[in-house]
Amino acid sequence: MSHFSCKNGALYAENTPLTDIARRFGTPTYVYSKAAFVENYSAYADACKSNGRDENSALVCYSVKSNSNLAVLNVLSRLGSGFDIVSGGELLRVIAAGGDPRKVIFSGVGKSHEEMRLALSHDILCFNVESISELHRLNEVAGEAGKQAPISLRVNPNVDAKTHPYISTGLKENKFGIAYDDALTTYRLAADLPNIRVVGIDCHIGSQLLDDAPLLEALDKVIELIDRLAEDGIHLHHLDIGGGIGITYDKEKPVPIGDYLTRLFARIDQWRKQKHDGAPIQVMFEPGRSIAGNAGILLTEVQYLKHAEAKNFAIVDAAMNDLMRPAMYEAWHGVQPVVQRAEEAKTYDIVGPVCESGDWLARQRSLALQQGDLLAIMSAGAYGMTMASNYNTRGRAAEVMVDGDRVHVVRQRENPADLFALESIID
Ligand SMILES: Cc1ncc(COP(=O)(O)O)c(C=O)c1O
Ligand SMILES: N[C@@H](CCCC[NH3+])C(=O)O
Repeated sequence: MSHFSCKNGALYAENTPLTDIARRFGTPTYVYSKAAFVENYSAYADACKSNGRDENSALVCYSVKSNSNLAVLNVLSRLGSGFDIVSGGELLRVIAAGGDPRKVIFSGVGKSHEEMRLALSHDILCFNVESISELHRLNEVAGEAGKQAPISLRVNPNVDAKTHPYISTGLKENKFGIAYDDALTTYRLAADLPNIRVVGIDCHIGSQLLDDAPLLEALDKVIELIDRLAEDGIHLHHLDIGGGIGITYDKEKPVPIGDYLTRLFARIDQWRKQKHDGAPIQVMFEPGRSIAGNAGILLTEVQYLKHAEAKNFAIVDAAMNDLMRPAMYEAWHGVQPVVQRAEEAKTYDIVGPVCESGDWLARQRSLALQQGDLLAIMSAGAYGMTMASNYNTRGRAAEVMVDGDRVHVVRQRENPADLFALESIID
């Protein structure tokens, strides 16, 4: 169910009209629905439960990079979520939001000494190691800290995720993970390192996947590796299949989470029965977009209408620095007027004030508009605010979270002075 819906010609976030939010907090503003976050997380948690899993046998580790606002992390941590992080900064966010570091897994190809030390000091659940050099560094850092670092290797199963090439991560040519064919030798190396404890295996093949077939194909390859490792006496405690399930931006029909998880658990149960006397293995997920994407919109106001020779432009007060996805991937986001107009529609490109031709949010949309109208850029809850920048010395947008008819500011709008506060002039 969408928590952003039209009632009597006006768009609401849960029970709150977006016009009220714009009036109280200004624009551009990211607006999140708490109920949507709860519902989307619960789709995973409920499917784990209905497939006979508890927290010890399945753990949802929300991918913090998709939307890392503290209020979001707090809502999810209160539901029992773990977290997939890619930086020390994200770990500190999880902790500041009340999340449990012992449910944190640390992915990413470039972990620094300092980030490793920080994560070890908080006893995180697992490091997803992406290269042999990282393994050696982690062994060294853990030794200095007097600890053993729990690790998975992120293997690259060379499966085509059939998604946008920029957000595909599981192919040979991608920088992520350890090549499938090198995984066995790398595991043997890891198992021999004194300050490393091999606990699992991880893969993540890409994002915005509509079909679960590539994920199940990756699972089969991971299972094959786990069996080979067991023959070598390396027994894994968990299997992390990554994130990647897509959402509806336009007319896409992603696989329902419950269907995907049911197929995945059935495959795992069958395998464990056949090859491991039914001994359980913990399963982890790293979903981002499927939890956050449709839980947020970007609210913006039309500054000017410009009827140029070739096109009509609606120049709005949000820009590529607020929502980078269209400029970066030519991504499509729905655009809805906050209050419907009866007048005849025209075709517009929705563009921002930034000095780049790539500064557009939507193209060729049929809308009836007037200067001062409010628009909602839909499906902007994931990879929206987290990818925002200060280009053109634009302060980043405010973020609010709606909970029924209550609205909470969960991040204040940045002032220009905030932007240069860390800068200084030389003599
Ligand atoms: C390692 C890793 N895990 C999880 C995710 C989250 O993916 P998604 O938002 O598609 O669920 C990503 C981003 O693609 C990722 O790189
Ligand atoms: N940032 C991307 C997805 C990449 C996910 C991170 N590996 C997006 O907006 O779609």
